Amino acid sequence: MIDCEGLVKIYKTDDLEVVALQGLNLKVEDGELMAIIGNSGSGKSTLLNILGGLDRPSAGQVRVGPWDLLKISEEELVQYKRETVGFIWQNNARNLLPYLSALENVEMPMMLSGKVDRAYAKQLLEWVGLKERMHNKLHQLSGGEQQRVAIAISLSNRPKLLLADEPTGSVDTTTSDLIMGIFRQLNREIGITVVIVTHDLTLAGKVDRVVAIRDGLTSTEFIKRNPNITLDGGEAELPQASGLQAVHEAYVVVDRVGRLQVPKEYLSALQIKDKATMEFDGERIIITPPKSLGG
Ligand SMILES: Nc1ncnc2c1ncn2[C@@H]1O[C@H](COP(=O)(O)OP(=O)(O)OP(=O)(O)O)[C@@H](O)[C@H]1O
Repeated sequence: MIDCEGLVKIYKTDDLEVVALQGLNLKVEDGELMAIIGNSGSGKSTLLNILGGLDRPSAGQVRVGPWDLLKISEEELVQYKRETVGFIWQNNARNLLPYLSALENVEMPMMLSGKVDRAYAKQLLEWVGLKERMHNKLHQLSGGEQQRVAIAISLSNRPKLLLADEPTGSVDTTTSDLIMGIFRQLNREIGITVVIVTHDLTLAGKVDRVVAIRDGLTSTEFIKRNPNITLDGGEAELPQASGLQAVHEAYVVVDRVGRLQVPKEYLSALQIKDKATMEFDGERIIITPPKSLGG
């Protein structure tokens, strides 16, 4: 579904250049439910905005299904956004219309694209658990319920890819579990590919694969050891301290030409700056600080 290779994004502001993505590689399979984590400023939103067609890449390859997002024309980009992606932000609910009902809010974007499908709008609200509340005005719903209306809206164009940027950032744990449950159900039942950007390791721990971004590059991949274990709401929570390692195996990402990113804390612990020695003992590759040349 998604194939990024050597993806670069440079923001130019006046005489300053910020390299937000510096040759990022990422593959996401059709029908996958996965998360992207990373510190603030690591490039997560930049990546999601490019995948959502809201921002243009500077260089590299980025494909979503049949679309080449580097070469895509403006007209095709409009079509791509309309047909392929659904977007959910942390504060999506802010864009909803308070004086309309939940159902009318879901029908609104359908109306704008010229095709209102009331049965589907109702089905969407049922999927997000708001069957009984669909005729309530938006201001009569709680923040978490409004966020669920926003999820229903993001699916109104029947997207193949759902991009969620901190979707549970402003809701409580119960609602967060509920939203994660909705993503999983949608993923299983309609096969939609879901990519979630989050700071929340508990949330990330509930998907099969997590990709960590560091300084605009994919650095570590976490793959669930036993994909049959699902951590739905209500089941044991992941211990925050052990983070993803509790259920996931961590792998360092090696790119096509053999480069990998060594965590800064490892380098500083060994006082490795611009050079290191590397040995292969037949089983392991060992990186050590350079031996003093002074003799
Ligand atoms: N429109 C912009 N103009 C200039 N620089 C930008 C712009 N958007 C993002 N950046 C810079 O690009 C880098 C990556 O930002 P991005 O928002 O993608 O990070 P993030 O991982 O999503 O962070 P957060 O978790 O805080 O949202 C940062 O250094 C940021 O300052």
